[in-house]
Amino acid sequence: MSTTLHFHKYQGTGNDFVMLDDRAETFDAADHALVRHLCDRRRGIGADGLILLRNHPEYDFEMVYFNADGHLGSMCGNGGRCTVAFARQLGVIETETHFLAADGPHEARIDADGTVHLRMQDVAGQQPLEGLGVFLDTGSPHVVRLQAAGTLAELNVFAEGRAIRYGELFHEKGTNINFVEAPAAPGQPWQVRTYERGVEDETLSCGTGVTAVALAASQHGATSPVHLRTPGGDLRVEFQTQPDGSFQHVYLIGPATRVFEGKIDVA
Ligand SMILES: N[C@H](CCC[C@H](N)C(=O)O)C(=O)O
Repeated sequence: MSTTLHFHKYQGTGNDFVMLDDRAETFDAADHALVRHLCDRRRGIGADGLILLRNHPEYDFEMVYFNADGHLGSMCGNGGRCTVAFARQLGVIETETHFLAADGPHEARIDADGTVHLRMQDVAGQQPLEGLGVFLDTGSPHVVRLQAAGTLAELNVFAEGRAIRYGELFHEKGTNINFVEAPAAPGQPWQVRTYERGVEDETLSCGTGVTAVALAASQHGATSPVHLRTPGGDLRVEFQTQPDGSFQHVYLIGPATRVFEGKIDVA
């Protein structure tokens, strides 16, 4: 028997998501094949990930995030902003919220122009990775690798990212990898391209990734707020550095846009 699923499509700086209002909890979160199908750009709707908005007794809502490979992911920053915008569209929240995601509670607020300020979890310091860069966990695991000036545009992010993601350091759990170019002049943004685990490709933007880049950039003299440019658009990250090298009051700030809604037949 085939059924019809009502969905919304959102994107945040080009990182795109199928959003489902699952307050009635009718979606089977263990159905990896269905999630994969809905995210398939040829046979399904097409997205980097899928998000369920569910009720939660202690929060305004719960965000359940899956990568395009059909498996539950860790935190998704762009998806988090989109879920906040979706919650407002549904009338679940107004302009401020407290919600639950895979890595714990988050606060967020939406400006009049639609910009979403999403508070991320506090971040423990960064770990150096010999010859590779640094590692940070911003709700999802991220390698940050600094590139020489003028080399980012031509970099083969798919091949280089894949080699690190499946390399001996990370192959079991994998990681996301952010390739970064420092600003050429003061006032210009840090440029970032990201290979995403779970999508297993370069995406146009990664929110937890640019958060990791901003925090790592603070070791190279960047101060909050840090402006970042991804192939999909610009984001801003604010934070406070603690004396022990950890980071608190971390905010990911940027757009979250509803693109369309529709119905899809599923087996
Ligand atoms: N695109 C997401 C990151 C998803 C993390 C995911 N790729 C994983 O490692 O589970 C973001 O905007 O933060």
